[in-house]
Amino acid sequence: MIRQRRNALSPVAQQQAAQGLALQFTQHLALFDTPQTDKLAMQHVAIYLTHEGEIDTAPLIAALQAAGKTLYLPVLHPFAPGFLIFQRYEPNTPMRQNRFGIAEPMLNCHEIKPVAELDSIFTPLVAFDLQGQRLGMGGGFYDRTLAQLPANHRCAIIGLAHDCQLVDTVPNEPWDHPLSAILTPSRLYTFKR
Ligand SMILES: Nc1nc2c(c(=O)[nH]1)N(C=O)[C@@H](CNc1ccc(C(=O)N[C@@H](CCC(=O)O)C(=O)O)cc1)CN2
Ligand SMILES: Nc1ncnc2c1ncn2[C@@H]1O[C@H](COP(=O)(O)OP(=O)(O)OP(=O)(O)O)[C@@H](O)[C@H]1O
Repeated sequence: MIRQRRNALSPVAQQQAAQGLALQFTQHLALFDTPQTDKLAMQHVAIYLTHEGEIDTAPLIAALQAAGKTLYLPVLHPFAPGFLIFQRYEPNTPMRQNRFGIAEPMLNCHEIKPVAELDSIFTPLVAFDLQGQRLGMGGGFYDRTLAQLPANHRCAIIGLAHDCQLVDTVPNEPWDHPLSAILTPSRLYTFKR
């Protein structure tokens, strides 16, 4: 239902949402950038390329690049099914399509970033609630990959969504990884962890 709602957004609404998302990020840049006062401080940042009706991350990626962040994209793990690898993403990175039709960097072991060394990970999601729980596409890719973080990790997990993806409660499973924050075109929700 939420995927249909998301797909029903007009191209203009999609474009405005994407610009709004980047603007929200820029407005909260000080929060994202101040290591002493917060847990969202970031230099090494995993982002993702948009699939289906997901909010378009292109303007946010431009804002992250303008802010001097080092970016990584998820690559479907070639040997460990259900896991993601994060690999450096630059304007000239050679890309290929994965089996879902999403562009990903061509695997290059010199460009891989261990998940525990990332400062923040922006995650896609289908639905979110105000407890900071996310529902994904059902592959468990992010949950499995985030489960590799050590218990005392300082990595901020930030969901990205259209405002229309907010629901009362997301069904909660024991393996679900709670989010540090959720950024939408209208606001930043933060959660105490
Ligand atoms: N943009 C984006 N990238 C991402 C994710 C995501 O949700 N969004 N993922 C987050 O985990 C991983 C890929 N996981 C995905 C899981 C399912 C489908 C999908 O379209 N499933 C179809 C069924 C296709 C099939 O089974 O062959 C569907 O549900 O309609 C796409 C990506 C890594 N990269
Ligand atoms: N840490 C984990 N270890 C092993 N299996 C896991 C783990 N996390 C999730 N799974 C498996 O992945 C499956 C899908 O999980 P779930 O429906 O929560 O995915 P999702 O969060 O919607 O997807 P995604 O993270 O890819 O966006 C579940 O059936 C679960 O068994």
